[in-house]
Amino acid sequence: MTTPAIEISGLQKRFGKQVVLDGINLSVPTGSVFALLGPNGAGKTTLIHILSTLVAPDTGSVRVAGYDVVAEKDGVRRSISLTGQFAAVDETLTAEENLRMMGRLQGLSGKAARERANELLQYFDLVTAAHKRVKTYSGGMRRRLDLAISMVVYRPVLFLDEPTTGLDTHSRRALWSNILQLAAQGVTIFLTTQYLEEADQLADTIAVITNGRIAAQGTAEELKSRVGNEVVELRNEKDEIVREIPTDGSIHGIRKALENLAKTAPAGTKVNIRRPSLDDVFLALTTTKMEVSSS
Ligand SMILES: Nc1ncnc2c1ncn2[C@@H]1O[C@H](COP(=O)(O)OP(=O)(O)OP(=O)(O)O)[C@@H](O)[C@H]1O
Repeated sequence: MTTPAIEISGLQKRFGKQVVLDGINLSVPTGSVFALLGPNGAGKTTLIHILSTLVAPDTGSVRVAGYDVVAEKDGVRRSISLTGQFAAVDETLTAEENLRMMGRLQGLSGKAARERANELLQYFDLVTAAHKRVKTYSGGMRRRLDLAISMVVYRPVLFLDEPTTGLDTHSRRALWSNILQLAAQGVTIFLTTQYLEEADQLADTIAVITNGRIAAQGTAEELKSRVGNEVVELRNEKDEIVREIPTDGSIHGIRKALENLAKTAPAGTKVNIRRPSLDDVFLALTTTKMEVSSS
């Protein structure tokens, strides 16, 4: 069996009196895409910072690419790339110059850095803008460049902290396709996101973190099945969703939900029956709006 790319056991982290990570256990197989979802302040960035050796854990064992994040920091750093919410590029340079500079900083010869820059410009669809200053780029182009910079030297594990925050749908999808291509090449990808569709589209495994604990973990389908089957959705006269009731998907279950509602719902209430989404999972785990079945 190959060693998991990321292995976390019993991880705890406090800032002062605040417990930010409270007994995290996770294992991410090599070459897979793992998405960490959670509300603001849940501890996602702190976890990425621990995995990338920027912050030390208090207790527990954390290994990345087989290296311990405390005792073998250099091994971890040689194995990872970290792309943050804010692109770490020099705006006054062009994309080609940024990539070449990063290659040189990481020890490539001038010729090798130039060749790698050209490969990445093609790969990330930045050839036509290669010689324009980055400050003239759109958000999507900057994110693609950020991702390209993180791949100048091959690293087996890539951390993406909210990689598509603020991007329009088109740019987001373009970046998803790049991320999936990197995964297909065997790169392990650990990403945090606020977009549930992003996790649904990209991730082999999703974990939901709340209050520093992993509240649920599994494939998108596994998580969806935990909130039941068909959801009965009630809309008011303004077509706003006023209630969502998970059911077991059977005729009996749905009829029972509808019978109960028929007695109490105001006139004009409309009903829609739909499959659960990842949003339902997220809401169920992070609020009390829907109940998660314990199975
Ligand atoms: N260096 C620090 N010192 C003190 N408290 C911190 C520090 N870093 C993070 N925190 C606190 O830890 C908690 C978790 O923060 P973290 O940034 O990890 O959450 P997050 O899930 O990434 O949230 P967001 O989605 O808002 O970025 C927050 O309450 C935050 O204020």
